[in-house]
Amino acid sequence: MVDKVFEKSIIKQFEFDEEVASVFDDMLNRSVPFYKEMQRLSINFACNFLDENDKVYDLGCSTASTLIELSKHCEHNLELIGIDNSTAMLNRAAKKAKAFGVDIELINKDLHDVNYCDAKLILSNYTLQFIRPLQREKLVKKVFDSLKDEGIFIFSEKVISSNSKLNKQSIDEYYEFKKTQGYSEFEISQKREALENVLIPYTEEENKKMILDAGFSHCETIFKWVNFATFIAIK
Ligand SMILES: C[S@@+](CC[C@H](N)C(=O)[O-])C[C@H]1O[C@@H](n2cnc3c(N)ncnc32)[C@H](O)[C@@H]1O
Ligand SMILES: O=C(O)C(=O)C[C@]1(C(=O)O)C=C[C@@H](O)C=C1
Repeated sequence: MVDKVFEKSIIKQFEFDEEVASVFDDMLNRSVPFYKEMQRLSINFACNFLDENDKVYDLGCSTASTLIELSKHCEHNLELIGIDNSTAMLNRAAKKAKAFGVDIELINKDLHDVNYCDAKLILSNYTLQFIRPLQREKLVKKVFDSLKDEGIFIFSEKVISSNSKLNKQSIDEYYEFKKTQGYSEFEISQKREALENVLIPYTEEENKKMILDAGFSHCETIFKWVNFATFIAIK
């Protein structure tokens, strides 16, 4: 289904509710520049580190697109676990996983309330940005503690520039991208308002500092388009 969620005036802040979940794959593909390229790159990097029966978590898995793609492209059998606190998203994730014949354990919980263990890879694309800053560092530390030695954390985030002039230009560039995806200026402004103080982006440097402060030995950017970045961190 086509994303028309913000064609009407907003009556609440952005939520991953039934209306959003019903159009989410379209929303993501049209709202995150090079989403498919990012997903494929993340999977290619992940597959280089994975072995038979490794455990993989996706934090904020939404409709499980990434775990399904990982399963299709990785030569090894993997233990796949998707976590999300949106029932609407997980309902669709369960249907998609069944349709693709992919065995995924789906956990409907807040990311803070799950005990992750013995993971070789943890994914989290465009999710940390929705976690309150004070909780975010705590969650990343939990990710670090949950990974096996030399485990991998691959995550993607919307990012801001520390230079206000460049940040303004990045935002303008992003909204021009959205227009190329068929969103009207009204939809763009309504979504911006809905996301105010719900999606809280860090700079690229702040993300990397958060990762290194959690104990990771290495973190680098493997993909970036203006104000969206994908990072890989090694325990
Ligand atoms: C932008 S979507 C992630 C997209 C997904 N990773 C992908 O690449 O298709 C953010 C997801 O994180 C989930 N989420 C946000 N905060 C959460 C929390 N505290 N606990 C669990 N899930 C959360 C939302 O329900 C939503 O499905
Ligand atoms: O920042 C925006 O305007 C977006 O639409 C980005 C974003 C995201 O990065 O998660 C916001 C909400 C949806 O999950 C899809 C895309």
